[in-house]
Amino acid sequence: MAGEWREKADYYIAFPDAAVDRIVPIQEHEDVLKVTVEPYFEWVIDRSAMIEGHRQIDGVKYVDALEPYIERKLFTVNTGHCTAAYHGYLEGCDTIQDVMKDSRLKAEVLNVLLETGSLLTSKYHWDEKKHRKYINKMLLRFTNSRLSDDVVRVGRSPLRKLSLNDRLVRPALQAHRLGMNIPHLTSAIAAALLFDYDKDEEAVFLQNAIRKTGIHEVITDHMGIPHKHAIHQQIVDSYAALKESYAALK
Ligand SMILES: NC(=O)C1=CN([C@@H]2O[C@H](COP(=O)(O)OP(=O)(O)OC[C@H]3O[C@@H](n4cnc5c(N)ncnc54)[C@H](O)[C@@H]3O)[C@@H](O)[C@H]2O)C=CC1
Ligand SMILES: O=P(O)(O)OC[C@H]1O[C@](O)(CO)[C@@H](O)[C@@H]1O
Repeated sequence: MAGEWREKADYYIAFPDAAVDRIVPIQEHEDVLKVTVEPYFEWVIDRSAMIEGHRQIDGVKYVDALEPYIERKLFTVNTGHCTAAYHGYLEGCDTIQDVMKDSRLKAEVLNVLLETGSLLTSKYHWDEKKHRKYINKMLLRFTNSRLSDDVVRVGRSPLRKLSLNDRLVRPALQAHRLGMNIPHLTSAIAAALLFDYDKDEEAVFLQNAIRKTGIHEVITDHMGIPHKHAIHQQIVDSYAALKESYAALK
């Protein structure tokens, strides 16, 4: 961009980081512009990167520190949602709403969120009761029977979801570093490693990698958790247990 345009762009345009939270399932309507969404939404923007004197957008929360909002959302909404998807997939559920109707699976999701909740409340010194209310609200969103959300959509791209900085491994490593036990998070990671949906390119790649190089290599190379790290073996054990218990269903 040259000259006058560049100056205008510098004056009028900014690219602040933001956290966006609203569940949008795959849908087909006659009117292609129609989108059905849940009533809940959260849009948080890093104020420091906004242009001075900017117009406030209704419904946006402007904050000085975005990281706690990002981690609250990523470790609760995203971690919980994909836990429901991966365990639900193994159990043969089609939708997240079906998963949440199964009391054992719902408890698994809650237990994961209690683990990430302990991490978040201890890391950011948040009020535990208030965070528990947030967890309950997120569980209600997954249960919303007016939306139908496929487990294979929510579980899509397992390699990305299993990467070091994403919703599963990042809270697991942080919680472990703080000395917390995380059996449900490691079980969710193991369930993700068993996601073998053949229409998802990353799931196909992941399953091929496990077949070719073995589970240890995948955890080391794709997830960045070295062999000697304590949670590496926990994931392997959980993977073996889940694989065995679901073998009969395959
Ligand atoms: N669906 C949801 O509930 C939420 C989604 N998001 C984020 O919003 C983004 C979009 O999500 P969805 O609409 O659910 O995904 P989607 O898979 O339904 O739509 C993505 C669209 O992007 C197109 N696309 C992919 N790569 C492209 C490329 N290189 N150039 C141009 N177009 C490309 C695809 O063809 C597809 O039409 C993702 O980053 C997702 O993480 C965030 C919050 C909620
Ligand atoms: O699955 P992706 O591609 O990470 O997209 C963001 C995800 O965040 C959610 O809003 C909550 O988990 C999902 O609806 C959506 O799938």
